[in-house]
Amino acid sequence: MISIDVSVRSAPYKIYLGENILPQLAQELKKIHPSSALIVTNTTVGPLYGEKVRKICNKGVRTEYLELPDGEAFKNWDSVFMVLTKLAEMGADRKSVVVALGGGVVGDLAGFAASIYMRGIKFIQVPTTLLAQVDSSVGGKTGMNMAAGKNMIGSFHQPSAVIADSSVLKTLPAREVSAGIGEIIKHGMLADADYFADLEANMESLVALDSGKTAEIVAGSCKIKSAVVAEDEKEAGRRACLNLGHTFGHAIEKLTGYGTWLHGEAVGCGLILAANLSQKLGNLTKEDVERVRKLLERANLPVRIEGLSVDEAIRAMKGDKKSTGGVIHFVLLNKLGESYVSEVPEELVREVLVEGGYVA
Ligand SMILES: NC(=O)c1ccc[n+]([C@@H]2O[C@H](COP(=O)([O-])OP(=O)(O)OC[C@H]3O[C@@H](n4cnc5c(N)ncnc54)[C@H](O)[C@@H]3O)[C@@H](O)[C@H]2O)c1
Ligand SMILES: O=C(O)C(=O)C[C@@H](O)[C@H](O)[C@H](O)COP(=O)(O)O
Ligand SMILES: [Zn+2]
Repeated sequence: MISIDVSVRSAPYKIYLGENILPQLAQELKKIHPSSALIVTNTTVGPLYGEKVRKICNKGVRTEYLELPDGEAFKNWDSVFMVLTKLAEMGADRKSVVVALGGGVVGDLAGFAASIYMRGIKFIQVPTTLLAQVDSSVGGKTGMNMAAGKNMIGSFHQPSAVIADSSVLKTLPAREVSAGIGEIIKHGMLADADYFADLEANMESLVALDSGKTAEIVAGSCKIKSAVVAEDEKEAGRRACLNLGHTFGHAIEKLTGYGTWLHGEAVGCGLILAANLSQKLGNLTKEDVERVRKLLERANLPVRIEGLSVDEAIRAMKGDKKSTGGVIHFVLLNKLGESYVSEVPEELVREVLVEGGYVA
């Protein structure tokens, strides 16, 4: 097992990575010494790993269990309220802890509920998708969707620990593995050209989840994200770069209906659009854009979306959290491994969308 420090000022914590490390949860609970625990999972992950995690928790603390409906379409207030209701019914108090067992949807929902129950109780992330292990479980962004847009309601609430057991990835469908790779490629593009090149050298091993290389890559992504979050916990500046590809991606998720495109797929498509935009601005070379496209394709991620309306996409992107006064801000690249945030003339955005398959 290895550990990575997330040195946020509010409350530093560790990410634990390794195979068969779920028992580490017992150690983390011992440190917190909670009055009770609630495991929040969903109807897919619960039957696979719920009992195992419950046994680990139950040894040290009275533990209750809740399964939410599965899917991005359920990342909403009803699910958050189910968690809050369960906490109240089990008599959870300020010393109780929430254990989020699942992918990014469960992590975001359970973390958000923990952040508002009695004005905030502790939570531990036990991420079970590749995407959650490299991205969503780290950094303390929690929340839920609205019809108006992705993650429109939420909070910053750091977990007390992240326990990412690679053995649970064995049951993950291939499409979900690819979605996770979308965020991994994002990390290379925004912060680390060497990491990007390492992905180019090892993409097939990653797609197959070959153990040694995958562990190295997961740790690499966690380090990149942790460093950015430690520098800017609440997205006052630098952290916005972790949103590379998301201005486009969140619009795709919203316009196609939550869950139709997986988050990581929409981000992958957003990465190529962001790369094209960066090329139009004279920063990225054509060759670099091709490197991004090839890497996404090797990860079995879609690089085009046909038929969405340019006007609707622009409208959706104006509702992005990085927009101010109706002006959209994009994360762009100076070069591979170096990102910045800027407004962009709308005409250029429209051009990129049309070239990417949108309808004018
Ligand atoms: N908070 C953040 O910083 C952050 C970062 C990235 C993404 N997100 C959010 O995360 C969500 C996407 O997360 P995701 O890709 O993990 O999707 P997800 O949580 O929907 O999980 C994907 C699917 O895999 C299933 N699953 C999970 N673990 C499994 C396992 N081990 N074996 C078999 N099936 C398993 C789930 O039940 C689900 O059907 C989006 O809502 C996105 O907005 C948040
Ligand atoms: O941690 C961050 O910061 C990110 O932007 C990571 C993203 O991968 C993630 O999808 C995040 O939830 C997007 O945040 P949002 O503020 O754009 O909703
Ligand atoms: Zn994301």
